[in-house]
Amino acid sequence: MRSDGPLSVGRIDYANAWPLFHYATDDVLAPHGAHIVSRIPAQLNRALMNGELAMSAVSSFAYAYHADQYLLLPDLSVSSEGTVYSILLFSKKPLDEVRNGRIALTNTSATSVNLLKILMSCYLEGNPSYETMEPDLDLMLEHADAALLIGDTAIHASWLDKGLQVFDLGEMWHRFTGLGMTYAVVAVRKDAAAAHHDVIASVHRAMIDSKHKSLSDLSPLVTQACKQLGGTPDYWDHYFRTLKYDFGQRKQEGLRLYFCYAAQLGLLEREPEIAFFA
Ligand SMILES: C=C(O[C@@H]1C=C(C(=O)O)C=C[C@H]1O)C(=O)O
Repeated sequence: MRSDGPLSVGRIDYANAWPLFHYATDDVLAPHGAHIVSRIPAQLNRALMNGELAMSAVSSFAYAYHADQYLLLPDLSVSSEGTVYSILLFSKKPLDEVRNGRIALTNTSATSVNLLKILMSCYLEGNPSYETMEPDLDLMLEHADAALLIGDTAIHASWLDKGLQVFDLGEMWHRFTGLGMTYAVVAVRKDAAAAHHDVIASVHRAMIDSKHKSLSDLSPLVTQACKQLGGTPDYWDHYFRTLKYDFGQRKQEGLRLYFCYAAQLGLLEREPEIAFFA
């Protein structure tokens, strides 16, 4: 990890994480000694691991994989209690056939690809084959019966009429477990937490403020989403209201169960502790 210069903070470059960062910008963070690096989840997961970033919004699965080296920032997540609208399996066939068919997985995700594997094995009792690919729906469906997309790419694909069946993984997980699902958390490297405690505490406060301010008036985010990503104000208003950004007991319960299934299937070596930055 670099010890000179401002601390690098990873920001998920998808609308689902906007409320956590909309008001935690470079202008706000610079006086505290931090700056923002925007990337897609798989890239942030790697950059936090190799120390290029001191802290980052990352896939909750990536936290679990390296939990011995990370701490979580309290009260921050990207979660849903059911439908999520942006983690979608697009299928040419009914689920009953896909569960033993071929599935293409986006290479941008860590949580959702493993969530799909859990749902396919434990909920649908299937055993499909998987291939990881660039998130290009047409190309994916040339190779497979169904394709998993996440984030803005999934949203854009959901607006097209390609005659596909669309399955929402947040909704499937909720049907299976009765619980919510946490897709992203904000993790800090333990070495950074020890060396830069005050900077990290300031970034945490800025992100909590951003979350509250964003959720108390969604209109600036909705306007920006329409401009940048297309769609209607109603769509985005509903999207941001559906996602949950806290990380209370119920969210932790859902995530623990996800980790438990991931360990059972050998996707994780062991179930990690959920440990917080204080
Ligand atoms: C809600 C979403 O969750 C995202 C899913 C992730 C993953 O699958 O690894 C990582 C970060 C989250 O922001 C989404 O993709 O729309």
